[in-house]
Amino acid sequence: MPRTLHAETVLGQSLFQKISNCRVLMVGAGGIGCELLKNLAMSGFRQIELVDLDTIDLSNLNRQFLFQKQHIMKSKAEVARESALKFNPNINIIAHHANIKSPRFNVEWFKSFDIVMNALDNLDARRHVNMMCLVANVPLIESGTEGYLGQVTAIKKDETECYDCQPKPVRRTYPVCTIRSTPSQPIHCIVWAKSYLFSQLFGLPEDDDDERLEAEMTQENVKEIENLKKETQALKQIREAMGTADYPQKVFKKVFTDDINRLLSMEDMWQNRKSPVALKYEEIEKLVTEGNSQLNNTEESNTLKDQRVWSLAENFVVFLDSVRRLSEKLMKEQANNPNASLSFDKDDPDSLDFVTATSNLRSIIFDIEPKSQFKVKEMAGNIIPAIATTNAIIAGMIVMQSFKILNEKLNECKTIFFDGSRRPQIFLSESLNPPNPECRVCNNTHIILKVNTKKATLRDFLDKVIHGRNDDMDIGEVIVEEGGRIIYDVEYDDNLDATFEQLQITDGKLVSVKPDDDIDEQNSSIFAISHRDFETPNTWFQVDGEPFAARNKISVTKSNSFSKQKRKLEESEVDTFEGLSRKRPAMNEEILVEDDDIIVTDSGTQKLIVID
Ligand SMILES: Nc1ncnc2c1ncn2[C@@H]1O[C@H](COP(=O)(O)OP(=O)(O)OP(=O)(O)O)[C@@H](O)[C@H]1O
Ligand SMILES: [Zn+2]
Repeated sequence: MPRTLHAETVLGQSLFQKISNCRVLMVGAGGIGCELLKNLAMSGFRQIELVDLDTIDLSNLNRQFLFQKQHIMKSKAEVARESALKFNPNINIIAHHANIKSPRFNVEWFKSFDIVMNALDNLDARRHVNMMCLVANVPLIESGTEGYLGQVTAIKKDETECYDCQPKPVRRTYPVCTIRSTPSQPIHCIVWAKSYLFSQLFGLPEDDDDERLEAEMTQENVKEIENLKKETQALKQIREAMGTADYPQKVFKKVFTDDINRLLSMEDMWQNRKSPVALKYEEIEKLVTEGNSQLNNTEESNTLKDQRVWSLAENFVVFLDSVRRLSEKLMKEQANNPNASLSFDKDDPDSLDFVTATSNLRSIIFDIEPKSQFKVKEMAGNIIPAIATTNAIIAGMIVMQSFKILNEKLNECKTIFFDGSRRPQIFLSESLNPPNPECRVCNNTHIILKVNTKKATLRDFLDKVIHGRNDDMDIGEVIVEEGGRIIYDVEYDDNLDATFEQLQITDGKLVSVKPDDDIDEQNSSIFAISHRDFETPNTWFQVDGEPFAARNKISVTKSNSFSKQKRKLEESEVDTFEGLSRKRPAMNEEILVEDDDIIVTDSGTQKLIVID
């Protein structure tokens, strides 16, 4: 009995045939990807390409079931392929151990697929695939999970919202004065330890804290900001003692005694708040010599050390020791490279010891509950435990959506929100929305530019492709950009005689051209570069599309068969993860800290400053 008989019977001959002929691209072979590849192999897909840049880690094995212990350090894409072929050896899977952003995955390669499925974990790669699918005009199924929460949606050029149609969430922010002077929650102390003290002691020396502080200045906090600047300067001087025996002690006394006493002298600050209590080095040292630290107790397993909250004496010992270890590490690196610096890594034991002990000592000063190292790791590393079942359910949903697309019933696709913790209603769905007329990504004109990148210059491109068109539309001055760099604008014409190749605009790259007067950035043309050695002499370009077509549109509002009415959500239901808008109940604040960088903002000025 053929393996696919069951799927064939359930899906019917017609759909099963479409599935067999469908060329599918899967991006990401992690938590969702492993489940998805198994589903594809079992439901009759026969032509699958998959891309993943990573290798298998021990921590993947609890949920990425295509991988086993003997596969650690091997390519995820290749091992996923081998394991999936065991489910169904009669299919064709091509695995690429590579970054999907690599130029070899150009628009023409994307065009060769009938459907693209994302199983990614980051905004940048998702945005890239979204853009490539828009340019190639291939339907994309987007997905994401976070703990018990999951989401799937379908994207099709000109018919639905694209990945970038809805604004992406900004990361959680904290006012600088809360972090530096008046913390009231464990996370404030963790952010201070990880993003401020760690980088001041071990980060780049030129890392300019003053600039950030100035950006946060308001009439009310002028004095405090000036004080904080002085505080940072004094710390910089202490840093010069790095490597000496009493360096850890000097740092301790500076940040846990002197700076706290300085804060205490600002009496106004503590009128309506509990005032901090400075730590006294000698007193705690005495506690340690009296044996108040369990940390050297060899009978206690590492796991227990991780999970219980350390005493004051224990945090003290770990603080001093981790400053010493990190200093040694930095100085060793600086011996080879004077510009070397360290950055916080939750998986580095020295960094994690430092952040745990530092944040706990600060918590004790401000009468905030200290946390175990396990919890600090979770909060500092923004870790939300992945749940295998959520990934499996979402991977199933992706395949269900693909059936609708293959049956040419895109209008039956939905955005599906899954919340495994909200029983009994674990699924919510919403009709797909039409493209957002304000979206800067999908409202652009997408064009494939076949070009002899070795011969054609930027001047040729501007003369022939941008200005030399026969549509009576003078586009005027333009700005040309590639990968975030400006290649040309009216005041920067140095590159005019350089070839595409010299400008590193090669096969697979995306070039954006926008009219100089286009303040809203809604009329850009995105050119996907495809190198060609044309046979006809002096032919260097072939343009597949009409540049600036969006300019000619009378109305940007598109009509289609999708519902334009979004169900209005309760405020507490709306939240976001990795850029997908979603509904869910309000979550614990600690979990909401997003991304490794913490942004500090002054709510009064709305300026955002990354202080990581
Ligand atoms: N630009 C990219 N190109 C190719 N693959 C990518 C790219 N960005 C991310 N990925 C892959 O997407 C997958 C996402 O899977 P998942 O979210 O389960 O992450 P993970 O790294 O396996 O797990 P965790 O982050 O929890 O350790 C990963 O395997 C990752 O390598
Ligand atoms: Zn869009």
